[in-house]
Amino acid sequence: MANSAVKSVFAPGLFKSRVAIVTGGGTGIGQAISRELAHLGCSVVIASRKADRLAAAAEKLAVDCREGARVHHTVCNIRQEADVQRLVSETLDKFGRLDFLVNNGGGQFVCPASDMKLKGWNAVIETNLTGTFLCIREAHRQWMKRNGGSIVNIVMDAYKGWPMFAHSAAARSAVENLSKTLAVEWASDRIRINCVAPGIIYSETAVANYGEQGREVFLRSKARVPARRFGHVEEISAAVAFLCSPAAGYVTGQTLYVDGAVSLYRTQFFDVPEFEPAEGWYWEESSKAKL
Ligand SMILES: CCCCCCCCC/C=C/C(=O)SCCNC(=O)CCNC(=O)[C@H](O)C(C)(C)COP(=O)(O)OP(=O)(O)OC[C@H]1O[C@@H](n2cnc3c(N)ncnc32)[C@H](O)[C@@H]1OP(=O)(O)O
Ligand SMILES: NC(=O)C1=CN([C@@H]2O[C@H](COP(=O)(O)OP(=O)(O)OC[C@H]3O[C@@H](n4cnc5c(N)ncnc54)[C@H](OP(=O)(O)O)[C@@H]3O)[C@@H](O)[C@H]2O)C=CC1
Repeated sequence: MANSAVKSVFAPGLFKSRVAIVTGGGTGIGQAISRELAHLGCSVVIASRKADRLAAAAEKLAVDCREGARVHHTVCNIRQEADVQRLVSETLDKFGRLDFLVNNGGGQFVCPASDMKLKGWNAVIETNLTGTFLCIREAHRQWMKRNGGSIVNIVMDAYKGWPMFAHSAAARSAVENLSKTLAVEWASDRIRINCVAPGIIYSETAVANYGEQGREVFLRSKARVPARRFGHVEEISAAVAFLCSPAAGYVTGQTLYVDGAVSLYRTQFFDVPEFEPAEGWYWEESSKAKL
């Protein structure tokens, strides 16, 4: 068996005998999260729409498993309620428990808001918001209500909005708000729920999602990141591992930005075009801005 390349800063066996679902666990950020959890002893169920990618990732993940961890992969479109119900029941049948739910599956396309078709808007809202809700609800109904657990939602840097990503920014902000609500509503069920907001994280699949412009857009955006580099998928998985760990036992309802400070800097990718500004409101000519 080949050696695992996973290096974690967390203690070996930290998640021994634990079980996680990671949606979108076959690619990019989700794959790194799955690998680090497995490396720390957690059995992992990876779930998304494309069976071939899942199978390849599961094979790779098997190499990363430590401390008795096992991997299972299953096709699930998180937009489909029945798929999500089956994902959770299959996890329980297979591994007998569910400690962590990582809602990582999601995405969007670049589009000015006024050009967006309803179908495209709905696709992104149903994936990022409704799909996340369905996974959370099923995890709660089928296991966490009685047994507690930790939920981590991967969102995005929507702090200042995100021009050209109106659908996704709205959905991710809604997920953050949902997380705050459930942190309180389900505190007595011993469930913690937090979000991780990645900045611009490099992965082959993330770049490929934006087609021919993907590479160029990623490269152009680097100058707008105070850290002057892209994030690595491992920097997101470490944040997720922390939030799942007992060390985060008092952290709930929060969003951890892992973004090289981009959320505090300039709005990514978008410059306001030149235009004739509005007159504005003033009482008399003398107070009108002269500069
Ligand atoms: C400037 C900022 C740079 C920013 C670039 C840099 C970004 C850095 C930060 C990175 C953030 C990331 O999240 S990177 C991770 C990216 N990964 C992903 O997004 C993977 C998952 N994404 C997807 O599966 C898709 O994008 C998603 C739309 C969500 C679901 O697609 P589906 O095919 O399943 O959806 P369907 O139900 O078939 O509906 C598709 C409809 O969506 C609309 N649609 C889909 N693609 C479209 C497109 N390119 N332009 C217009 N409209 C589109 C059309 O109306 C489609 O219908 P028709 O009209 O009938 O065709
Ligand atoms: N990379 C970045 O810079 C950033 C990423 N994010 C978010 O992080 C998450 C991971 O992205 P990243 O790894 O970069 O990109 P990827 O494109 O590699 O990951 C997206 C994953 O989501 C899965 N997915 C998409 N739609 C569904 C669905 N309906 N049901 C189940 N699974 C689905 C995909 O699998 P499949 O196609 O098989 O369904 C894929 O594995 C996404 O939510 C993304 O939007 C947020 C901010 C920045």
